Amino acid sequence: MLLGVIADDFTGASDVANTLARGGLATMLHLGLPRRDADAATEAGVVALKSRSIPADEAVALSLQALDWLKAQGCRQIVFKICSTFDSTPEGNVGPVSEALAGALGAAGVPVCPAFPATGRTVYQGHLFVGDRLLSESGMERHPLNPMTDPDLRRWLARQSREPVGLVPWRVVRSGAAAIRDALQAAAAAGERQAIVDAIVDEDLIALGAACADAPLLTGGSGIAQGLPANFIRSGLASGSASAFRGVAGPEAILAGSCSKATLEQILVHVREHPSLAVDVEAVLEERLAPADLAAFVREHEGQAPLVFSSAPPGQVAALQERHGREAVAHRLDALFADTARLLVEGGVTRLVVAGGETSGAVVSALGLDAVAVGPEIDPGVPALASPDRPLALALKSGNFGAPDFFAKALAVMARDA
Ligand SMILES: Nc1ncnc2c1ncn2[C@@H]1O[C@H](COP(=O)(O)OP(=O)(O)OP(=O)(O)O)[C@@H](O)[C@H]1O
Ligand SMILES: O=C(O)[C@@H](O)C(=O)CO
Repeated sequence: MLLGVIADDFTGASDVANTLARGGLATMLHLGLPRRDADAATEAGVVALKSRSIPADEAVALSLQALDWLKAQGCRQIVFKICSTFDSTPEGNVGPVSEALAGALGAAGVPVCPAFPATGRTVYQGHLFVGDRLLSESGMERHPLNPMTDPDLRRWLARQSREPVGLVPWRVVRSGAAAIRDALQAAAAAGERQAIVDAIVDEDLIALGAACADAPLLTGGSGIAQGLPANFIRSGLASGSASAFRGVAGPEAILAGSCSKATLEQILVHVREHPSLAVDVEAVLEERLAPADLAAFVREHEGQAPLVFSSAPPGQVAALQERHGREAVAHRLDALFADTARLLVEGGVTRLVVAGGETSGAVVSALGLDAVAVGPEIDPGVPALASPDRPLALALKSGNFGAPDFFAKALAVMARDA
């Protein structure tokens, strides 16, 4: 294994795995801390953790365990994958984990950049934009777990970090790889353990990747990995051939627990032409609706791309949370989807689309999968995934990713060349 990634959530892990596979590395996505060595053919390994919104010391401990495993697999370079909207609180976890990894690897002047231009996330003068809005006016300032109230990433990261944080401005980035490398070295010499790097377009990220061919650590969104595969292919270390993904045909299901804007629109589009079940959340909480009911609905509509969703608009979600408690509702719904997915796969479903990071984490953990191979991209940031051991394909969609027709498209891409 050449390149190792530690990702702070499951859909984010799938996002960066997509970037590396598209770049030509044979990529495996490890779902949780791996229990055994990677396959010898793997060139890039992504370890998916659920460390974004847990206490910082726990996130550090988990990430250092993932680092040990990746180093034992022979990785020469590590990426710490965070969210493209920099989801974190003043306590962390981006700064604490990034600094701990840098300490363990002896890295300084570590580039930190969440930019992902294909999904509208850009960084200029150290400030993060989502489309044409500053992060703090994008809706992220109301995020339930990680409200992003400050778009100045240098300031936000410095609050979470022990050591000074620098900035490599776009003026330098647009001058190319050599200028970026010099700026990161200067940051390291000035005692800056981490430096925010501006990036507005893909070319900026590719130049950053070229500048970081020998860097032990990079921290960022999936965009930061865009230029890295080429370094390994150019030097002859990686073959540039694709991963072991094989498409899968067969019974299918779509499970959506994400209440994000993009998911709500995808549901609206899908329900027009496909059988769909809107989960009555009150009925779930009162145990009048169970996983077996959801699985039965899917079975009745096999072959017609059935969708089961709990997703609801913000007002409805807030009312439910007020009545029953945020944690209680989320916990019950995550468990509902996890148990439903297990029943579906036991009952023969071989293509499963899941919308939402928490929901995906719950589903994948319930399925007991160790690792999946990364296949073709469905939409920016979301690849088709397939188990190497059994006929099972997955798509794990981050809440805000994907075009309006994502669900039907995902099922088609998963079956490609099956
Ligand atoms: N109708 C609902 N009311 C309240 N909570 C809900 C409802 N439907 C789903 N949830 C919960 O909301 C959470 C949605 O989080 P999830 O991470 O799955 O989606 P997301 O936030 O859109 O995605 P991402 O984290 O990838 O951006 C889950 O824990 C889910 O159980
Ligand atoms: O970077 C992103 O926005 C996603 O990969 C993600 O992390 C979603 O949780």
